[in-house]
Amino acid sequence: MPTHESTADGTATRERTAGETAADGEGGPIIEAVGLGRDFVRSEGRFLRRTRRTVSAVRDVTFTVRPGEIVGYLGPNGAGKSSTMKMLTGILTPTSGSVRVAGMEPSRQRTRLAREIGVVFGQRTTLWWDLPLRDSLTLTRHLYRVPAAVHAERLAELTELLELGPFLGTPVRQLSLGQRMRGDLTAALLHAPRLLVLDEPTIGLDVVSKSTIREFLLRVNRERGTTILITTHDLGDVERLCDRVMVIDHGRLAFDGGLTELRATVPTPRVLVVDLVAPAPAIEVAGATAVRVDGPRQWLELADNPARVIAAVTRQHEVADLTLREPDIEGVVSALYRGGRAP
Ligand SMILES: Nc1ncnc2c1ncn2[C@@H]1O[C@H](COP(=O)(O)OP(=O)(O)OP(=O)(O)O)[C@@H](O)[C@H]1O
Repeated sequence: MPTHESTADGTATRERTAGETAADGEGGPIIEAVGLGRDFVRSEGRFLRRTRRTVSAVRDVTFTVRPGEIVGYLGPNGAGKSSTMKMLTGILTPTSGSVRVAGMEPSRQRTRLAREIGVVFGQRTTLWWDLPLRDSLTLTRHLYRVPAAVHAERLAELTELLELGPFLGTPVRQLSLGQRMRGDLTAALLHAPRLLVLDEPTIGLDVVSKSTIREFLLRVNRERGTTILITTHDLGDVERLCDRVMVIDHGRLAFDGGLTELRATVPTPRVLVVDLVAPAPAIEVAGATAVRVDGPRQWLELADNPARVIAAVTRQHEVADLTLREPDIEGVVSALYRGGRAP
């Protein structure tokens, strides 16, 4: 028996058919990957010496994403992020394991799945290059068969949130990168998908545009309950947005957990920044190593309790100011990439 259900904003209904499971947003995971793998066969060499080599872009990756989560999918270049995203959205078929998204098998139910997910690739646009942004957004209404009144209401809301008004009439080719990205996000959300898959959505943007997009995504997640899976090399995105990160390296999942856990996985020392009243040689105290000296300012990597180190420093030196810096996520992630697989 097909069942009816509402979309996130309760404005449309649809039928669930055979092939979709119940584990698609009603308490179950919205993404479920089990032993997922993808190999590519590459031809190498020339003419008669041509050989075929199999490259495993993704190997035995298992994870679930629950509705309402914002998950960062990180990894160095060539780690397998895009290949995974392509399998989740049905562009690529897995060569091993399985994946279900919103209860569907992406490569076999791609058209149907498209109604449940929104996809944005930072380096490409889904908008029509020569058309004014408004016309592109109207065309997506027809693609997803969104009723005109519902579409108009959503477009008005997104136009306000993303401040699209001044350039709705501008051809997409004339938009700045930040404006185009706001247009792409609108196009991806007009059909009120339950899952938003973002591949580098802030690439090349200035700090203000990045911040606008991050705050917007947080709002979409909070207010509509939209699940977000995001790949990014910008760790500012991760710190601002993600409850959880997955790190992929050489095709394998190297880490899956919260940011605090990620910091603990790769021990990166905290740093005490000491401003002395006057320049001095590197400070020598037990439990800390001076790693940088710049005039009166020194950076001490802590191996011991900061309170003990601070007490020792203030006993030996005249201190103008002290700041304790937690390891930034950038340092942690690059240590994780350098060190290969996490425990
Ligand atoms: N169509 C393809 N044919 C052959 N090899 C491929 C193909 N697509 C990806 N690969 C290989 O699979 C591996 C993973 O690539 P993928 O694009 O998934 O990495 P990525 O993590 O997205 O990298 P980046 O951060 O640079 O975008 C790489 O070694 C890549 O060369």
